[in-house]
Amino acid sequence: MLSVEEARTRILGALEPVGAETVALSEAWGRVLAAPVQARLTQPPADVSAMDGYAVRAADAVEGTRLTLAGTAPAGHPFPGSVGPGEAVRIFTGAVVPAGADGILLQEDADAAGQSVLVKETVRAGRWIRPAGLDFATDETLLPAGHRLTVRDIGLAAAGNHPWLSVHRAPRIGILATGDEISLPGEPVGPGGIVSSNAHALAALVRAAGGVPLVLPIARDDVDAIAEAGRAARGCDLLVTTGGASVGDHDLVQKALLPEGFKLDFWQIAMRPGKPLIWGRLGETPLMGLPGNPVSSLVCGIVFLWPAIAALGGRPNLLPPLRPARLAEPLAENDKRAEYMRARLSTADDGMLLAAAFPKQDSSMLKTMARADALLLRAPHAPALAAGAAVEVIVLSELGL
Ligand SMILES: Nc1nc2c(c(=O)[nH]1)N[C@H]1C(S)=C(S)[C@@H](COP(=O)(O)OP(=O)(O)OC[C@H]3O[C@@H](n4cnc5c(N)ncnc54)[C@H](O)[C@@H]3O)O[C@H]1N2
Ligand code: MOO
Repeated sequence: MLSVEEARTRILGALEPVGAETVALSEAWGRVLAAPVQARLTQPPADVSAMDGYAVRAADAVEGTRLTLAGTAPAGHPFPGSVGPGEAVRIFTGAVVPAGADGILLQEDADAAGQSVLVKETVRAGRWIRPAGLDFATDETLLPAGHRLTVRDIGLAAAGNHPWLSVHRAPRIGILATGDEISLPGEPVGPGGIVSSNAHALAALVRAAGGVPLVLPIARDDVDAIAEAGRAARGCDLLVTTGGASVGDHDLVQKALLPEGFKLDFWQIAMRPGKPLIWGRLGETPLMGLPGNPVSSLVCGIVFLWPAIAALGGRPNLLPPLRPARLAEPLAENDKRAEYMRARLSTADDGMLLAAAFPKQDSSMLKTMARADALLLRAPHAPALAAGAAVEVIVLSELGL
């Protein structure tokens, strides 16, 4: 069986970023840049005042001196003249510093009466002046391609004078839940039935990763129904199935899709939960077949689908980050499959993360998945560990999950 790392390398190696589109800045939050953002102007465009006060020649603005008011410079209305010896120009925050001035006398440090300004605090040259280009200069790269835009980046792109940005189209991820026993939340649940939680959880994960989920109607355990759904999903950038991935007589995903042109790359990996993972291509469309067990489908969603959506969306080789932690409780030795254990996190006195795995790790138990803060990684054949041992975790909130 393939290792998690090999499986992920093969998945990511098969994916190309989707194309670009132009969006208004107001729609760009959370999108991934398809081209770098370069400053279209210099900011600030000239030396400007950082305070309300008086633009002065520092050499003249010595405590106790009286200066003569020569004019006013509000923001957006530069003073046309220059500040001569013994003169001051009234200035406001953000206004261009007039020629001749090299310092700002704070309003609080001055007594103004008519045309006379008494200096109550000596001004230092350069004080309270923001030099031209302090923040950035024309043509400077403000944001690189492949970067997912944060709230802060939107402000920076706007300041760089960009009303539109070129971003990758959000990858369209088809989600197909299969199974005779599953029904939608709110529908009648048949005998021995179960509500389909997988499609909903995966759709939310797709959104968190920056994709657009296209949830297909549930396909029954029937080759024709699954084949039909497969045909309907051809326009997706990636098709995700859940259920029917294992070895049972009713696990039909591969069987149903083979006549539709499905080409398998690999099936089954050394991972728990998530052993029956399927990866291949349905015609042109990459296909990821996730196990039906709800926790297995979500854990595989985190380990494989999340980076796959990142790669499709223009962020190649982005993996869920691993953080160091210490075990809060001992752990038994692991078998031959890498394990991703649901765990609670707390913080030790020294600031280090402490991870405590839930005692029951059955892959049907969604409540522990919802209450987990992290997935605790165990390598294949990892030895038993005492409390305090070093481990690695995926912190779920870091992924927005
Ligand atoms: N003899 C073996 N049996 C199983 C093996 C194996 O290697 N040999 N693998 C086990 C593992 S590990 C997993 S994981 C499961 C995965 O099986 P499938 O992908 O074929 O999933 P199903 O059999 O269709 O369903 C499993 C389980 O999940 C429930 N389910 C299915 N879809 C949904 C959904 N949309 N929402 C919520 N729950 C869902 C389903 O009712 C079953 O309870 O196979 C093991 N068996
Ligand atoms: O891998 Mo299954 O996903 O152990 O439940």
